[in-house]
Amino acid sequence: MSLDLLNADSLLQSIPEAMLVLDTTEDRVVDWNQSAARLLGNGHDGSAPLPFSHYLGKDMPRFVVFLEEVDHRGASWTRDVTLRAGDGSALSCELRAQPVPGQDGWIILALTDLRALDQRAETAALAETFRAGLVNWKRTEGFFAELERQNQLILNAAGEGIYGVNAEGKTTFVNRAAREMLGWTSEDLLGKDIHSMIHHHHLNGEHYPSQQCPIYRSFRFEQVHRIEDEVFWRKDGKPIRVEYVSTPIYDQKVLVGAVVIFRDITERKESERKLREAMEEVAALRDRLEQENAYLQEAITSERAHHDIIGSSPAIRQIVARIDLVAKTTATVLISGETGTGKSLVATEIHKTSPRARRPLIHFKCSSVAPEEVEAELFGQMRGAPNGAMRDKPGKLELAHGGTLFIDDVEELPVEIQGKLLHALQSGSVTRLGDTREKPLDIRVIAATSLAEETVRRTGRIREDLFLFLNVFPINCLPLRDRREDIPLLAAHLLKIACRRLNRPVPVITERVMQQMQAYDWPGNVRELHNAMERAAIVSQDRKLVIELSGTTQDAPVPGTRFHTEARMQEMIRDNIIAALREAGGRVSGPTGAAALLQIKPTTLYSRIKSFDITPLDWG
Ligand SMILES: Nc1ncnc2c1ncn2[C@@H]1O[C@H](COP(=O)(O)OP(=O)(O)OP(=O)(O)O)[C@@H](O)[C@H]1O
Repeated sequence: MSLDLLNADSLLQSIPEAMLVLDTTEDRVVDWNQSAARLLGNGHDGSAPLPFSHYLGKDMPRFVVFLEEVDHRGASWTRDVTLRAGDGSALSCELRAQPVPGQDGWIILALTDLRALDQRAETAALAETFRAGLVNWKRTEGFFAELERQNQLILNAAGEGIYGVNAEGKTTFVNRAAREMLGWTSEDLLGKDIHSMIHHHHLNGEHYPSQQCPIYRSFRFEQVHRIEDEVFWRKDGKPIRVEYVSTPIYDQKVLVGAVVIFRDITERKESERKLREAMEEVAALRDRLEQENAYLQEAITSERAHHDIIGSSPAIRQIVARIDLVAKTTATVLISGETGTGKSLVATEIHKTSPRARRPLIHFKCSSVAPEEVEAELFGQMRGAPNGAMRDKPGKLELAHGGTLFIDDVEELPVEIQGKLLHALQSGSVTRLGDTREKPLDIRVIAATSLAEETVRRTGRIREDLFLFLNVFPINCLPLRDRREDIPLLAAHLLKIACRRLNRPVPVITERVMQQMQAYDWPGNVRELHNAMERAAIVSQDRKLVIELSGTTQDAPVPGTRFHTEARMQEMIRDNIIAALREAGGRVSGPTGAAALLQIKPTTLYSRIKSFDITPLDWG
């Protein structure tokens, strides 16, 4: 028995669960193991057990019920009995019991501390969670490692320099391109204040405080900064010109730093600088060329001025001097002189040597335009205007905008149109017939009249206000008979031009012919001399100049016939009108006009000019 018990006791001690052998009839703990002693005996091993009722306290009745159940069933368990530890504290336990065979009233009782059981369950759950978490975490860690590896590959493959800084301005990564461009290694830069390493000075040597640095501002003020031209400093102390974008970066909506993507633009800036220098050089050369050109133009122009206006008389020299004087200004010029004395030539020379030379010179010969058409010709017209115009057409005033308007034979202008013209010139604007919109005008005006000032005032052919407006700078062209000394030069010059045009040898002007010419009065002035030389170039044989100072050759009928065909007659009428217009310098009306030469009414001549479609190109 004792051996059995001893064996039983050692067995009992080896069980980790709290176990007791109770003699229920004696309320005695026969034996307990160390776990039970620890649980019930206030945690002290080796203390002697108390009567079991002591551990039951108020729950004795429940324990009795439990014992009955054990007795009845042969084994049972309960969690309804609360035990008391040696120090009086309540113990929540599960009790399991079964009778000890052969020992009446003895039971073997196992106690499971439910609190400890709960704690173990919790620990187990935690361990489970932890184990699961660890697996997840490992997976996540792998994911991030892979991501970073891939990012590193991408970052290192990028051609742009890329580096990251944390919120303290310390470098967190630098890609390959950045390392190569800057010459710094990752070890040099990682964890260091990058501004003080690569961005500390401006190119001009000025210190660059970090608080002004746009990269720092990116993560301090959450701004994206794009900078076109700054410098980063290489490890070897050399600057590289860079453009960069600095972007704040966030982790879970928290600003953690900035990423900077930059490009080396040193070469581009150098090329730009070279290009700029080249452009400046080109611009300087162009300016110089323009100046030289202007100078040469001026030289050529003045040469030409002296070249085109032939004559050595004081009158001609004075005209040239006055042209030089007035050309540079915008003053209105009134040129007077008989027909053919060179008024148009003077007007052309003034325009050619004026600052407006590159803009048009519009020649409006009042005596060549039918009075009823003058207004539309001068001011322009809109389609369907009162005169039944078929299309919009700018007037001569508009065409001369920016340039010069030469109003030739101004005395031939109808008086009411003179008023309208004066208004347009004074107001600096023009309105087309049939239109309401005014167009601004910037024109220089040169006018010409074949009337002397005294005749103008006496006859009133030019309104006084218009005359005053035009007569700012008068130039008078003397008739050829009052400067006969110019005849030899002019005759030689005009003959040479005519022969060149007709491709004929230049005939010699004999002393006798020259005397004849100088004695002649030249009522048609230089134009008449010009026409005489043209004819002489045609008729002169044997290289001796033959001159016909009046009259023209008549067209003979076809030999063998006493009449002309209708077509030939029409041709002859047309040629005759052209010849008269040439003789009259294009003037139709007036005492020296072609109508007077042909002894027909100007209105008849106007309508014939129209029907024969004669233009200044025909007689010019
Ligand atoms: N001094 C001159 N030197 C060279 N040619 C001249 C000179 N004067 C006039 N001419 C020439 O004589 C011709 C008539 O000159 P221009 O047409 O200028 O005279 P105008 O006074 O305007 O005549 P009109 O009053 O009839 O219109 C032109 O061919 C012109 O080149």
